Amino acid sequence: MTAIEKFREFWPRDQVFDFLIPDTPPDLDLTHGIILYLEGITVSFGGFKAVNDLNLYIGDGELRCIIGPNGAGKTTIMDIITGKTRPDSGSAWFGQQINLLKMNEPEIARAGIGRKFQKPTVFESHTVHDNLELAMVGNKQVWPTLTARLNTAQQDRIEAVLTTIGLKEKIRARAGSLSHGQKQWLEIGMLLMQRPKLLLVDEPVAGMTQQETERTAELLVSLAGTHSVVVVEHDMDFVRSIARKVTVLHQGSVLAEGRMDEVQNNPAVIEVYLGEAQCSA
Ligand SMILES: Nc1ncnc2c1ncn2[C@@H]1O[C@H](COP(=O)(O)OP(=O)(O)OP(=O)(O)O)[C@@H](O)[C@H]1O
Repeated sequence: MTAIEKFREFWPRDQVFDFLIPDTPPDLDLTHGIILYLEGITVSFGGFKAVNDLNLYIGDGELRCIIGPNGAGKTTIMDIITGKTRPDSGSAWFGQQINLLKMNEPEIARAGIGRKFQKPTVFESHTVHDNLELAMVGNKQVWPTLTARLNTAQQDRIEAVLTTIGLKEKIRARAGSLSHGQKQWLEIGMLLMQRPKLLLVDEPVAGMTQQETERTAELLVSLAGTHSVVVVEHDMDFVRSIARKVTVLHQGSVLAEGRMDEVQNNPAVIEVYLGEAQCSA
């Protein structure tokens, strides 16, 4: 009997070595048409429940707006989805198979969840093209990529994203020279370079001109279908212009959910949020 045969006899047949288990998550399984499941999520900060037994389901290809008064828990929910904050209880699944609560932030990003924060963070001294290139999947070593030649598929990808975000004319412009709105679109483009399936977008139109706001609405609507998009926004006119379904949060829970005209006429929503938001809009 060889040494390896002796070893096989000794080692249980159902034993799997850790190093043989792939560290990549399973493929995104959307067989039930739901891309994100948050169930029974509770998060406390020093005894205060910022998120309280929250249930939220986002459909594949959906564009969902989340609204609610300051402190309702909107940012905390985004933090849970992206792995920045761990809930005290509950479950968070990306499709049927990917358990977000077992993954860290980079793993969640690689699995296909992209987050756009309120403030744009582009590389100001680089061109629009180079910002998109730097964001491309696989470019782990940032600086050498700028001197390397891109293959045709990579160049086509950059062109396609430039068309989507409406910055084709600005390809050689320095990102620092762009308007606030254009920087926001560039950053959305940088997320798109990583081919996310779910995009989380935090207050995209804050500080934008009316024209930029309208263009942003068109952009986000165009991304839905091929992506699922969750937008947190206080600007009610903007939400009205893009939302198919709106979730209203209050004190860390879902207060109401439905079409904008439905939630707009919901007395509880008017009392805790919309009355105040409509007055200030
Ligand atoms: N790290 C933290 N430590 C303590 N309290 C926190 C922390 N993060 C959030 N909170 C509290 O949790 C509650 C929910 O905050 P969160 O930022 O999620 O609300 P929000 O709906 O995003 O508000 P806004 O619209 O003002 O951004 C708030 O009362 C906030 O003060």
